[in-house]
Amino acid sequence: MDFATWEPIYEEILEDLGFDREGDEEAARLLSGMLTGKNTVSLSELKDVISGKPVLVCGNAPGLRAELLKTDLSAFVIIAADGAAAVLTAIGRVPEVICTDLDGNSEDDIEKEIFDCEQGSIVLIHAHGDNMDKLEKYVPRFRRFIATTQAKPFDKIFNFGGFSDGDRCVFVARYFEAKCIRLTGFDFEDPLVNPVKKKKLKWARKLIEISGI
Ligand SMILES: Nc1ncnc2c1ncn2[C@@H]1O[C@H](COP(=O)(O)OP(=O)(O)OP(=O)(O)O)[C@@H](O)[C@H]1O
Ligand SMILES: Nc1nc2c(c(=O)[nH]1)N=C(CO)CN2
Ligand SMILES: [Mg+2]
Repeated sequence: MDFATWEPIYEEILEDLGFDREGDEEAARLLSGMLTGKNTVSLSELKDVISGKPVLVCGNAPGLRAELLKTDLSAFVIIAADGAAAVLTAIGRVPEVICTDLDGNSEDDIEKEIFDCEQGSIVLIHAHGDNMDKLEKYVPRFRRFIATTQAKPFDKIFNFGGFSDGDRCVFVARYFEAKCIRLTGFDFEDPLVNPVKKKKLKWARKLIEISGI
């Protein structure tokens, strides 16, 4: 999705969730300042991984593990949303791509993402107004990654569309022309989530509908 199409949706999300755009922009500048040229992956490398392939996008709903165990994972390129990467790693599958804002369920989830990056996963690290501490702490430990923002993209800070980790995975799969996209580990009606997460899941559902999969 281009930024002109994304911007009004983004403004509506900020309003609904009470987040501010200046914080997102500051975080994007912080992440941009951490790019060295050596620690970035090119978009063509990411495209080679996704283009023309069947993609399985993994959200981190509680049922993810059970769903994965019933799926022939070898048939897919896997794009994992943040904490979903740890669930995949625990069953022995390193996801090809991870979208993360580095605020999954636990520090251990982030350690698994760093491990997956060492194993060759392409990690898309997302900057927003509420993860600057995580960016400062963990970004230096990722060998190679792609930097993203939900605000206006610039230089090597990209915006492929989407807001939370799960729906951004879907937008990445669409942007890089996956052959088809299947979702697993998404439960938009999960009663166990807190009110903010409930709103994020409402937006995730809406955004995934908009993405046209
Ligand atoms: N029931 C669910 N509980 C949690 N995540 C879900 C659920 N259903 C779908 N997802 C998707 O899985 C993604 C990864 O979830 P996870 O909780 O690991 O990351 P998160 O960083 O805490 O999520 P967020 O930052 O979006 O709150 C979410 O962004 C969401 O889109
Ligand atoms: N400012 C801000 N932006 C976000 C936040 C958040 O908590 N704050 N959480 C997200 C979920 O992945 C995505 N974007
Ligand atoms: Mg997250």
